[in-house]
Amino acid sequence: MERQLPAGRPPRLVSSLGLGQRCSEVTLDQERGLLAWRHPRRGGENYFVPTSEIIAVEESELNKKQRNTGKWHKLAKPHSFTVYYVKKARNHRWWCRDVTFWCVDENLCNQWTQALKELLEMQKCRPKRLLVYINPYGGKRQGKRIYEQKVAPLFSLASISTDVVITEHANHAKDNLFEVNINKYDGVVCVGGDGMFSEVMHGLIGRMQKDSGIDQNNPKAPLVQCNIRIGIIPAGSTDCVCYSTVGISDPVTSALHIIVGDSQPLDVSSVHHNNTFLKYSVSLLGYGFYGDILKDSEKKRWMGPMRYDYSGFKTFLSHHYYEGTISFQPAKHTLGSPRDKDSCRTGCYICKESEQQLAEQQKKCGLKNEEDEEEWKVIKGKFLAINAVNMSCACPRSPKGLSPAAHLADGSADLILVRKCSRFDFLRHLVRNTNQNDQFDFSFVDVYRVKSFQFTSKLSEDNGSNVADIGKKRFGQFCRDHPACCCNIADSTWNCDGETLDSSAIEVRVHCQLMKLFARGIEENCKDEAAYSHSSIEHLL
Ligand SMILES: Nc1ncnc2c1ncn2[C@@H]1O[C@H](COP(=O)(O)OP(=O)(O)OP(=O)(O)O)[C@@H](O)[C@H]1O
Ligand SMILES: CCCCCCCCCCCCC/C=C/[C@@H](O)[C@H](CO)NC(=O)CCCCC
Ligand SMILES: [Ca+2]
Repeated sequence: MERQLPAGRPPRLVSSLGLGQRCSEVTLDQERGLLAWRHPRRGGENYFVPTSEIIAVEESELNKKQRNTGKWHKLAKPHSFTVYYVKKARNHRWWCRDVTFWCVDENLCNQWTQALKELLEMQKCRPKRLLVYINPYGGKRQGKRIYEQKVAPLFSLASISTDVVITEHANHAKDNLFEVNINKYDGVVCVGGDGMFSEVMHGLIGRMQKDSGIDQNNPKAPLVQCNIRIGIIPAGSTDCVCYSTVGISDPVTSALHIIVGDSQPLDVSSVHHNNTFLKYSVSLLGYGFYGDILKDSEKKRWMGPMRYDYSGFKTFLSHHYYEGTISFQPAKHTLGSPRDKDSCRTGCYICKESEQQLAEQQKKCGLKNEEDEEEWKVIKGKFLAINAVNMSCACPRSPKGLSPAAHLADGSADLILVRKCSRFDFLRHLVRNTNQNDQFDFSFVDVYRVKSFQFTSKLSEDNGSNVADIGKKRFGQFCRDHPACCCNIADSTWNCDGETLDSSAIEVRVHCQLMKLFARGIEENCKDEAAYSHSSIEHLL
């Protein structure tokens, strides 16, 4: 990208600067925004750092060891500056690294620091002021320590000022977001798991609708996009949203994505029952297997992240299936399909296409909703699991996710129907969620890409409208006449991003790119990055 440089600024700075005890040719391509140097040792390794991935630049002092051993110690007092930058390691992990350059000429040193600082000032997407919510009880209860030890020092290095709230109860962050002066901030950060992220998302989206006079209870209401970005510092039990949008759940990596001002739009599903708003979902809406795991695991919160393994095993053994009707509208607008071999990656063209379509639709209709006459498909059956995912739902337990080809921002969800089958077959499907094999390649598994869906359990159909109460009363009553048949006269529970819903009959609509995260999606693997670096250096040198 060509940059607009201040008048009189040369497009490129090239100097021979001290690095350790030797000299290195250091280049700053100010037009392209690239800092490059060759390490005088380490086999003359070349370093290329885009200025968009520089965290900070500081005038510095050489440490004692450097001062006493350098050949220049006989010379005049050296001047030095330190560049803190993003170092990309394996598995999408980012580190903060630093390099200190020195020279004897004070003016040259100032010229370098000033040029680098000006380039940083030009990064307009970087946040300057953040509102941080920490859940001290999420995951292994390490949220506060993780923030103080790993994240706060990086924010301070990057000159980001913060207001920090340590939550005292569930919904503290959500309620607070309805009251604060949100315009003061360039973003909101949550330290915790998917539940904590969900709270912050509900606070921000809810606040946005309230301020715009939109009634969230109307399932057809066109929702107003939320432009204030959310950053997730993972400190929960599953951390699925962080893992699926960054490629790793690591607090330092996420802090660095926030600092460099990344932006990743995200689809959000709204969930309603009888014209009443229930919740928003970004990762998993799961009925049957994942609903039952959640319901059981909530009683075992004291076990921490292990609760999911315990309840997962128990739920698998119980092997309950549920009867119901699912109707959905296929997502015809998207270019992809759930059986694609390619996954959503940084700069994904399928998500970009959806973004363009959204912009055109907003230009045409403004805030009005387009009449949606598209066909509905109806499927009745007996299901072990109904999973609707807005993103892959990759997490450490399932590194490629429940739907590996799902997109973060294409305006659709993948609806996965696992029909009644034997325990052994279900286990084969579950195991494939954790390895490289295709989890959809079974006769009892169907997957559809949808833009909206509705579900009613057989129980709620049989009992008319007052389903929730009946379902609640009868939960846990299983077929006593046939103990081995696993049929279930009660409803399951919907797992909505790790929280239970009170109603089994729901109506769901995907809102394309309703919100944004401080992330950039999962980057292609390092081999491609190396190729990119080498081609850019060819241009530079
Ligand atoms: N101070 C608090 N005390 C009790 N509960 C809280 C507090 N702050 C937040 N919560 C609630 O705790 C719930 C779970 O938190 P969180 O998502 O951080 O951890 P987790 O459930 O272990 O992880 P995951 O959601 O990734 O499985 C959230 O739904 C949030 O509403
Ligand atoms: C015999 C045991 C079989 C084990 C099956 C392994 C397959 C693992 C797939 C994991 C998919 C996670 C999807 C993400 C859901 C999150 O929105 C939610 C909130 O954090 N987490 C859970 O509901 C927690 C869900 C945890 C499930 C184990
Ligand atoms: Ca999607």
